[in-house]
Amino acid sequence: MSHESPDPRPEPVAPAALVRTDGSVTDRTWDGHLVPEGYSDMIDGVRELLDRIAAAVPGADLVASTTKAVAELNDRFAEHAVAEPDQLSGRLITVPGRAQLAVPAVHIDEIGEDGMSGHVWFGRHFLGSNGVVHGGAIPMLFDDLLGRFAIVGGGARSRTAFLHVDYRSVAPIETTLRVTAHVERVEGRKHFLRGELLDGDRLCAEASALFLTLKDGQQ
Ligand SMILES: CCCCCCCCCCCCCC(=O)SCCNC(=O)CCNC(=O)[C@H](O)C(C)(C)COP(=O)(O)OP(=O)(O)OC[C@H]1O[C@@H](n2cnc3c(N)ncnc32)[C@H](O)[C@@H]1OP(=O)(O)O
Repeated sequence: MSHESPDPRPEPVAPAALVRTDGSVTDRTWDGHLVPEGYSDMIDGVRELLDRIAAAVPGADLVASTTKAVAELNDRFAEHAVAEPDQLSGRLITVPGRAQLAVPAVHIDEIGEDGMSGHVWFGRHFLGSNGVVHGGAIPMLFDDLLGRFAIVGGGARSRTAFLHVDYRSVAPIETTLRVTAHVERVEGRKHFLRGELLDGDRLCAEASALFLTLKDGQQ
């Protein structure tokens, strides 16, 4: 019996923020490191692999060949390890999810001084159970999105002091969900932000967070 299921994975889209205002496309991290051609496609491919692995029951042949291929890739990547300030993962502000594989890939649709909106699609990698996004993946989404916005808005490094998430209704996987973030208020170093995750008009989760701009020399 064949189990042909439609592949709901959306086509990759170039994020709006990838294009600078002068129309050129950035290929560097925010602090100037050159990004190799195709890096973002590689990250997309690895994200898809995580979803495929989560969704599959592979045969012994595929398990063996994957184990071998992954071991070879681990060795090759180990040869290219760099210190944290030089790494690319997590530092590509223009790439959905910053090329940080733990973070779901948010595509920014609109961004302004006080808020942003975008969309996100959680694959099988982020499954909790019963077709619903893992409860831990949602704070990860908000921490990254709000934290990034605290930095974009404030222009300086900041850290999460608190992140409160209310789960209002289930967030389905393999569905395009809307996500918003906005600055509620700023009091000195303190940035109060709020975010929402929606399935259509249905509120799935909302977050309120405090980020503190770091003082000079603060880790
Ligand atoms: C272009 C570049 C773009 C880059 C984009 C990158 C995107 C990356 C996105 C990734 C993002 C990921 C981000 C991450 O995941 S960051 C990782 C997770 N967060 C942490 O590890 C933070 C750990 N905590 C700390 O380091 C310190 O406690 C901090 C730095 C937060 C504050 O210690 P600090 O010594 O600095 O401050 P203070 O204690 O004097 O307090 C100062 C004020 O704040 C108020 N306060 C403090 N805590 C709380 C609280 N819990 N609730 C309510 N209020 C609180 C406090 O009452 C006081 O108020 P006031 O008396 O002044 O009124």
